[in-house]
Amino acid sequence: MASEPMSVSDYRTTVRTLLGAQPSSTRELAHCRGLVLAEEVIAPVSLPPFDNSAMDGYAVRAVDVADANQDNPVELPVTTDIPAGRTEVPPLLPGTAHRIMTGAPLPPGADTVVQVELTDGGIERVRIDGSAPVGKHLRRTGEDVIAGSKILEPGTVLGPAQLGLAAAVGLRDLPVHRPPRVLVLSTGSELVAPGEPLLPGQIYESNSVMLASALREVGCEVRELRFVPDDVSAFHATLAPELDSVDLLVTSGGVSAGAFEVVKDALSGQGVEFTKVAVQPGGPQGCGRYQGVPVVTLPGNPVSALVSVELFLRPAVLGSLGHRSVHRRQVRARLTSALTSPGGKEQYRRGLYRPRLGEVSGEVGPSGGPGSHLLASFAAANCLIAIDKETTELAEGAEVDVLLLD
Ligand SMILES: Nc1nc2c(c(=O)[nH]1)N[C@H]1C(S)=C(S)[C@@H](COP(=O)(O)OP(=O)(O)OC[C@H]3O[C@@H](n4cnc5c(N)ncnc54)[C@H](O)[C@@H]3O)O[C@H]1N2
Ligand code: MOO
Repeated sequence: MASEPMSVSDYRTTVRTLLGAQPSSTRELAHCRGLVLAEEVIAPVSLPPFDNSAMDGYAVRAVDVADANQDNPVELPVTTDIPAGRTEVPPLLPGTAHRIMTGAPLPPGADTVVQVELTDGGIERVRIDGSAPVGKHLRRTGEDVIAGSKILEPGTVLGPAQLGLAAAVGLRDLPVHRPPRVLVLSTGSELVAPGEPLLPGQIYESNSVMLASALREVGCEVRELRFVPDDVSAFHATLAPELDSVDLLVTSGGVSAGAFEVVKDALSGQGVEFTKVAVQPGGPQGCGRYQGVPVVTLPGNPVSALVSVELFLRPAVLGSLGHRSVHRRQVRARLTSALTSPGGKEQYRRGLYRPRLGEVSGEVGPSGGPGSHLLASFAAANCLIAIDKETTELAEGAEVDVLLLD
């Protein structure tokens, strides 16, 4: 007798557990964008590393310019220029000024900067038309980061600001979770490469580019092998040389109840369990380890395959890469038209969500029907409408959960 189908949530946990955690390795900053930090980062230097000027102007002592104003300017001799990058800076003597540029080190003895706009811009002597309190236009050592402090937490997704910060404290590389190397293998003797002529009974192969891009979007390094025929020995022969160099094998097709289910036939009893999940689309699933390599076998129907990635693979990959947030943003929305669902299984309808200005929930309508072959209406959708397994009918205006895909 057939066993009870598994719940979406249990199967999601099964796939997540299978993938485990990607090992960490150090990568140059230029190759870290979008990756997740595997360890905390401690700042080797302070930021700023030295007291410096925030303005182009004159470094002075505040007491020397305390009474300066337009009617009563103060004139000081200029001893030297301090451009940004000057490493040896002579001290400032009382009653003198150093011409200083933005980012240049503050000379010892100076305690403030008068911006050039408040002066005549003099080179040998400068006329100062305004006062500046102690600390004006100064950027103090460690104001941003103190050497030895933690600047980035493990689990941080590395974007422009985080990479800039790592470079600013002098780091060349960072410890990150290594992207998984994924082999996407699409099976089916009916499949033909896009661009080639089609014979009756053949269709264009579309799952590999679709699945590979979905997996690349979440940070996988993907290689595709298309057109593996519905033949078990051809399947094994294709796979054998690949297994050493992959962290995850994702197949499409050949997992349901037909007479020629190549993936099921090749991997059953070899560490891969084939399961029914109480969901539509995406019911027939399989996962496990084949010769030590994690395997996730997706159903061949294009919509089923992509919805399966959304529900199971995407969160598992993001989790294995150390992301703290692994789920799509979920919102509540009102249905713009009535919907039915088979009941007994969760249903994920492709939908079009429109936020409503100034309101917490937006509105959503189905994009096409529930069929697992309806790829065009998926391509026109921006969300999945989640319908629980108890619900069979939803009236127009009913509130539903919506997973936003963009
Ligand atoms: N008797 C039953 N038949 C089916 C059941 C069932 O429970 N009992 N489940 C149905 C469901 S639900 C799904 S989903 C599919 C899954 O089938 P398979 O994973 O075995 O996939 P295939 O039969 O190989 O293909 C299904 C469909 O998708 C097309 N396909 C496959 N690969 C690609 C590709 N790379 N690019 C484009 N299109 C592809 C294929 O031509 C078929 O039309 O099984 C149902 N049947
Ligand atoms: O479960 Mo299938 O994925 O409905 O087409």
